[in-house]
Amino acid sequence: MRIDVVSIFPEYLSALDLSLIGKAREQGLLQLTVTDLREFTADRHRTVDDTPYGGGAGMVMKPEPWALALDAARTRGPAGAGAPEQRPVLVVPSPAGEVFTQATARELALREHLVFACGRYEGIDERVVEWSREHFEVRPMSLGDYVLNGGEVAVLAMVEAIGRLVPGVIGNPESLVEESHSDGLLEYPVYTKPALWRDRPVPEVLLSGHHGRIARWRRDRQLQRTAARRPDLVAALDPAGLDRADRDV
Ligand SMILES: Nc1nc2cc(Br)ccc2s1
Repeated sequence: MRIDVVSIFPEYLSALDLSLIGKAREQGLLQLTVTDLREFTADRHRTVDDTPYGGGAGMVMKPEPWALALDAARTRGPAGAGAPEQRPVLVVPSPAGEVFTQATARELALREHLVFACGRYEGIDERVVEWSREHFEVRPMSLGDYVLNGGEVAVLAMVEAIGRLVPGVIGNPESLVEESHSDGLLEYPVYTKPALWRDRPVPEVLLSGHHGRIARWRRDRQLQRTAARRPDLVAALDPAGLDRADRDV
């Protein structure tokens, strides 16, 4: 998978040099490039913003630097190399976007080329989104109903959520199976040594070695936790995925 990120604060994305994603880049599992939008300006002040038409507070990001930066990113990727398979996906972090979920991460982890456009100020001139549709699948994307100062933090979260699903990035793919949202439920609580810690014991069943009982206990905890913290996820569950014991929780 190829990932391109465009930002006026490229150093914000240096966290992607570390840990799992950094290692995947070294191994060639992910090709990731971060580009400074200001490289695509033409004036001596390297201007990327201007006042909004129609008035209002703040500044809007100018369209031309973005068009040049996105064209450069597109032609850097597999599609740009003449491979007609897939159009690259342009992810535009925005409070006005679709909500990014684990299902979105799974979907985007299957794509060949992702380009992330980190907006700042009051956002990017809307004509960039319209212009981009010719060569990209454009996906305005939100992490939730709150406003950040820019798209960089959202991109860090999305690249990690997507990158870890790319085959080979996580050492043990088994660990992807029972994590939160992998089956529509929140994950069960986990424990490790010591068995007794500050007068708090580990639940007895986890020490029993009885795998059937342990699996049932974990599933019950998932259902209870999800019902308590995320009733919206319970409402969205497919009843066909619940067995009789699930319904008794
Ligand atoms: N939740 C989010 N807030 C913002 C703000 C800006 Br400015 C750019 C992108 C995003 S995504």
